[in-house]
Amino acid sequence: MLEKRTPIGIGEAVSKVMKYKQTGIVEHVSINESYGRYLAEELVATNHVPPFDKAPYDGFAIRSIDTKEASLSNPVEFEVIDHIGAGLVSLKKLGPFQVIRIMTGAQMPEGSDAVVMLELAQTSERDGKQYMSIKRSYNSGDNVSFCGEDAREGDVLVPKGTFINPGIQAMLATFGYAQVPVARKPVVGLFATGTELLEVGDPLEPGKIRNSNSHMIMAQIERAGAEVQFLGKLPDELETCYEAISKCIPHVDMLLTTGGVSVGDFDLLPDIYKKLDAEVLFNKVAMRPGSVTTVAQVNGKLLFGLSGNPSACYVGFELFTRPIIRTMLFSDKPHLRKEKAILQTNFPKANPFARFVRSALSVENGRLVVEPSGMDKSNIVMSLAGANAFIILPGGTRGFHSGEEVDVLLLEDTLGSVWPW
Ligand SMILES: Nc1nc2c(c(=O)[nH]1)N[C@H]1C(S)=C(S)[C@@H](COP(=O)(O)OP(=O)(O)OC[C@H]3O[C@@H](n4cnc5c(N)ncnc54)[C@H](O)[C@@H]3O)O[C@H]1N2
Ligand code: MOO
Ligand SMILES: [Mg+2]
Repeated sequence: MLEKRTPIGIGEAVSKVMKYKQTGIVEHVSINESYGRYLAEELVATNHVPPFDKAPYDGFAIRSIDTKEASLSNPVEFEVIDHIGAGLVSLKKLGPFQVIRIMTGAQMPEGSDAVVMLELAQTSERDGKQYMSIKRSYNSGDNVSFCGEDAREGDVLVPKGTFINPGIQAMLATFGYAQVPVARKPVVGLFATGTELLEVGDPLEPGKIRNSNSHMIMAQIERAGAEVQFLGKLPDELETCYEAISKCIPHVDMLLTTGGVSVGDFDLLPDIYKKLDAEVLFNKVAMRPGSVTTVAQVNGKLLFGLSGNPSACYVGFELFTRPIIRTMLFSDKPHLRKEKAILQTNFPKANPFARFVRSALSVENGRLVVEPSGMDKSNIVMSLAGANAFIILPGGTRGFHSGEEVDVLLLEDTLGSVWPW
């Protein structure tokens, strides 16, 4: 008799998976390799930035007190006693009516407290000495970049779990992180199952299709921040699949399979989970696509049985696997980021199950708008290319109309959301 599967809600399914989440492992990589990784520790300022008061302009470092009487009708003259560029420190201390010619980025000399831009100073030379004069007064601190104005030593600047973007690269360098503590990339093993599968380079044959899911999920795994270990494609044969899968489990942080999870005669994953003595957390979720998504665990290690249908496989990964990966990357918001957007199409049919519609999200006149990126069926490949979001149409709703606000999940975001959404 065919086994009867009872669908569980998405919230319950996510919670069951997240019970087996693991925190990440710290590893250190060279800053040259850290772009695109996730910080495993908070980023702390190891010094003030700037580390000294400095000139933000090419000009003259002055004592503002000497400029009080300067005006258009009363230019005040100063002696130029030194000349420094960025990287050099003047050994001289300013006395009354003395200035130092200073370039952008150089440390403010002792006794100076303001900078006059080159354009506002008249320069001259007499008896081998340099002079400059100005026709306005300055306040203490005028045109100075102050020590610590950008960051103070000890400030916690970026939380752990943050995606390292170009700006964070600049911070890491500023604070001397030659080696960066990043989250070790979880290793995700991947098998594609299906006797119908051809290699990408193979010509089509009757009844066969090219294995597109592997390449899709490999990219999803990398986008989520993990490392793929592609273990190959397997024919729908119990012993072959069991042998291959059981052998690989110890060597990966989690194992993904695509295909073979429904109730068909050649859907072998249910038997393989039994043979592995794995606990099936669920094998039916009240959602479309991806209702057959199955997750099992063996000795605490998660086995994601994603559907073979491409759109179902894609959605199952993003909802259930991604948060496990992001948790291992130290994120405290590991789930897809949820936002609101204005629907640009009609969904007249009622939704008995929650639907995750592969969609194109864009900004129009300052508002987020969203529309499906193609056909909304589980077996569809083409709608995935234009998808940067899912529209969520909750189960039990009667239909949605253009102009209504809907929830969307962002696929290309690095911030994420907490659970529940
Ligand atoms: N009697 C029932 N039949 C089906 C049910 C059901 O509840 N009762 N569920 C349907 C739903 S919903 C889905 S989704 C699919 C899920 O099937 P499986 O996850 O078991 O996947 P397969 O049967 O192996 O393949 C389904 C489909 O996808 C193609 N496929 C598989 N692997 C790949 C790949 N690597 N790249 C591209 N395409 C792939 C495969 O050729 C099939 O066409 O079951 C329904 N049936
Ligand atoms: O799992 Mo199926 O994708 O619900 O169509
Ligand atoms: Mg099947």
